[in-house]
Amino acid sequence: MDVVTISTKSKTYPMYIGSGIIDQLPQLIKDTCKTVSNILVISDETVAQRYLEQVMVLLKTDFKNSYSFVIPAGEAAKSFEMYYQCQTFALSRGLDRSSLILALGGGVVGDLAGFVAATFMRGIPFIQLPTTLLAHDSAVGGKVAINHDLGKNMIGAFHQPNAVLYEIDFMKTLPLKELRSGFAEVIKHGLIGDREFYHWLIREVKTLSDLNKEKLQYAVLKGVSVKAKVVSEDEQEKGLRAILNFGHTLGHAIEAELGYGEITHGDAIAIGMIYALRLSEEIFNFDLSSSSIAASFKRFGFPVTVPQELPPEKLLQRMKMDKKATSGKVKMILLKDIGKAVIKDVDDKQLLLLLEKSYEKA
Ligand SMILES: NC(=O)c1ccc[n+]([C@@H]2O[C@H](COP(=O)([O-])OP(=O)(O)OC[C@H]3O[C@@H](n4cnc5c(N)ncnc54)[C@H](O)[C@@H]3O)[C@@H](O)[C@H]2O)c1
Ligand SMILES: O=C(O)C(=O)C[C@@H](O)[C@H](O)[C@H](O)COP(=O)(O)O
Ligand SMILES: [Zn+2]
Repeated sequence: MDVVTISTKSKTYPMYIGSGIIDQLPQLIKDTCKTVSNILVISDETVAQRYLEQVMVLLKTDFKNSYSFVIPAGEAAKSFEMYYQCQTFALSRGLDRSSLILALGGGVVGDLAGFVAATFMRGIPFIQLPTTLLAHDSAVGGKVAINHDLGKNMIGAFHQPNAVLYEIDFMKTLPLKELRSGFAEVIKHGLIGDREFYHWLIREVKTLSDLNKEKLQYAVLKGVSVKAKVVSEDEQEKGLRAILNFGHTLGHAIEAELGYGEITHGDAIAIGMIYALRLSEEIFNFDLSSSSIAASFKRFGFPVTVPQELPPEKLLQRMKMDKKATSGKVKMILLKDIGKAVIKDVDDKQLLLLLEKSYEKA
């Protein structure tokens, strides 16, 4: 088992990563939460079908007042409607300020349940139980949110979990498409903050099926380590933390413009990362091998060009509403080298020109 300590201004908490560790959940709750009056497990229907009973059985002995609420699977559930339903369930079951929420699922469950926890009676503790590869990213760092039609994660908070318990065995049932989505964030962590790890990925993971249990655990550990370092320096994205948004300015615009759930988060940011790499080459007059990186993305099955049906002007409009933008001025995360990300204001004209070229086959 690997243990990563996440230290932020507001909270320091442990993340346990390993195979066959879910049984440690009751002890982890006792170790990281004070008095727990009752527990609400929030999960989605696909994850619940596979793992909810196992979790509820684990809670039965020590936490008699444990309830579960199951949301539909998929991005569309990060909505006002589901948020309201979770809050209503919590209130109707008598949750109080000593209650605990467990988020059992991927990034959708984690973001939604975390936002419910952040706002229920002005904030109660929660623990992340990630079940997707992508959630190595979403379960750490305390960004919790729901979507708005006008933009991804627009309504949210910073609310750190009390702990993260990452049961690697849960990923056995993850569909390939979802593994790929999570792998995009793994690659992102290498590209922005750990050159050696990025090269390890390229060397050791030729196809997604190379991600056996050991490599998966190593990739999660290295990815999380990059994120933990950034978040410990800048919990609330006053500056540095924005580098974790590499690929997201365009990626989020694509997700929102296509309609939430039409493309996975990872596929969308893969397109966004290739775009940001090309922009970096243009702006810094540097060769970052964006073409060979795009070719390797394609081998994993990632899309690398913008979907034809999305007009560039609409995407630019969405990018101007990105949370990093100030007065409509777009801030992009660019690379000066592999492993070295920077934050830069970029003119609309340059963004649009490159967008127009991003529909071509890469
Ligand atoms: N808060 C953050 O810092 C942060 C970071 C990255 C991404 N995100 C957010 O995370 C979300 C994406 O997360 P995701 O990719 O985990 O999506 P997800 O939670 O929708 O999970 C993807 C799909 O896989 C299914 N699934 C989950 N675990 C499974 C398992 N073990 N076996 C079989 N099926 C399983 C789910 O039911 C769902 O259909 C996006 O909303 C994104 O914005 C947040
Ligand atoms: O933790 C962060 O900070 C990130 O930017 C991680 C991203 O991978 C993640 O998708 C996050 O939800 C994006 O945040 P947002 O502030 O751009 O909505
Ligand atoms: Zn992301």
